[in-house]
This record gives sequence, structure tokens and C-alpha cells, in this order.
Amino acid sequence: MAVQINPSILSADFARLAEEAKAAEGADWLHVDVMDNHFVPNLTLGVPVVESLARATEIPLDCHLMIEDADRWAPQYVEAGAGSVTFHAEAAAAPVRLAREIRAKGARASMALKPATPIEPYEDLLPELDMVLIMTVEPGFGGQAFLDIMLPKIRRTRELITKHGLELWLQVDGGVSASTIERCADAGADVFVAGSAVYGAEDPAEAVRALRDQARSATATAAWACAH
Ligand SMILES: O=C(CO)[C@H](O)[C@H](O)COP(=O)(O)O
Ligand SMILES: [Co+2]
Repeated sequence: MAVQINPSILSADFARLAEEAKAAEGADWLHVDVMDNHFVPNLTLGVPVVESLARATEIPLDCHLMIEDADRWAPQYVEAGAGSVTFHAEAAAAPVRLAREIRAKGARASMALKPATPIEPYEDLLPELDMVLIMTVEPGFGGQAFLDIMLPKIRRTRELITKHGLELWLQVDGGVSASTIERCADAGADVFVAGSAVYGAEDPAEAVRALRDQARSATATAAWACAH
């Protein structure tokens, strides 16, 4: 079972994004948090920055859209060069149509759930997706404490993926660090976003390696992974 580590540039220096992308050498994807100050109380970056970043780095971009009107904007992030586009279930009027549009344009389609949004109403949508993102903090800011009350939701999501025999990635985002990543992997996550744990470290590339080693060993003994 492959694990993936996606550093979040929310915790990087925004004036040096291309260099910061290189500093997290070994990362599977670069996680790009797009915030509009409406869906969340924070404002970050938009389509032009994603376009420039896609040209400046070879690491594929994993765009996490924390924006209203996802149906209108998400396809533009595929055109800007994102390899994976995550929209929030709470912000999409027509999630199936949107996932199909993202895929048709050539990117991986992913749907995120805020902490208070359950996975169960979305069970029938899972085959339309390439990834589900379970938020482990309230979206909006980096550096928040991991919500361990989300672990049962991660477990239930993994059970649904297994039940339907899907090749769906399960991403966790928020407060993922050396002290929480093993619990996430044990519960069923296989894609780990880490902002402050990577860019707050003295050596971001070493932080990526260490997180990957921890996630790998926790996955090796996890019941959900052993059953495969
Ligand atoms: O989506 C996010 C916040 O809404 C970020 O991806 C996330 O918070 C990463 O930062 P950290 O690992 O420091 O929690
Ligand atoms: Co994010």
C-alpha cells in the first residue's frame, strides 16, 4: 500500500514558492490551499499563481479549493495545470457533474469534507472520485491542532472504499505531524498533507522522508491494509 506525502505551501514563504517547492524534495504532490475569504475566513492565492507554480515545478499540484461556487471555479484550476483538484462537498451544487468535468479535463477529481460533514450521504458518489479528503482541522489556517475526533470518520471512509472495491485515495489534511500521522495511517488514510510539519522543519526534505517512514510502518500493521 503506497503512502503519499503532500507538503502544503500554506506554511511556505509565498515570496519564494518555486524554491520552497524544491525544498520539499521527495514530495509526491505539492498541496496548494486556495482560499477566498468567503468559504473560509482567510485569503491565499488563485488561478494565476497556480499557473505560474505549475510551470515552475515538476512536482504535480494538488489544489485544495476552499472557495464558494466550486462548480464554476474548479475546472479553471485544471486548465491552470493542477493534476488533482479537490472541491468541498459543502461548496459544490452538483458534485457528480463537477467531478466528471474535472476528470474529463484530465485531472484527478477529489472531494473534501469539513469536520462536521459526514461521509455517509456521499457513499454513492465515491465511484465518481479519485480521492476523498477528510479535514482534520476546521479549514482556513495552517498550524492548528489535529482533531482526533475525526479518526472514526477516516475509519468509516476507508470501510466504504473497501466495501465498494474502489481505488480511491484517502487524504487527511490539518495538524498532520510526527505525533499524529501514525494514527491517521492506522485509521485508513494513505495521502497525508503536512504544512507546518514540513515547512516549519529545519530540513523540509528530511521531514518528508521521516513522515513517509512513519506512515509506511503504521500502514504495514494496519488492519485495513493487511486485509488487502
Ligand atoms: O487546508 C489547510 C487548512 O485549511 C491546510 O492544508 C492545512 O492546514 C495544512 O497545514 P498544517 O499541516 O500546518 O495543519
Ligand atoms: Co489543505
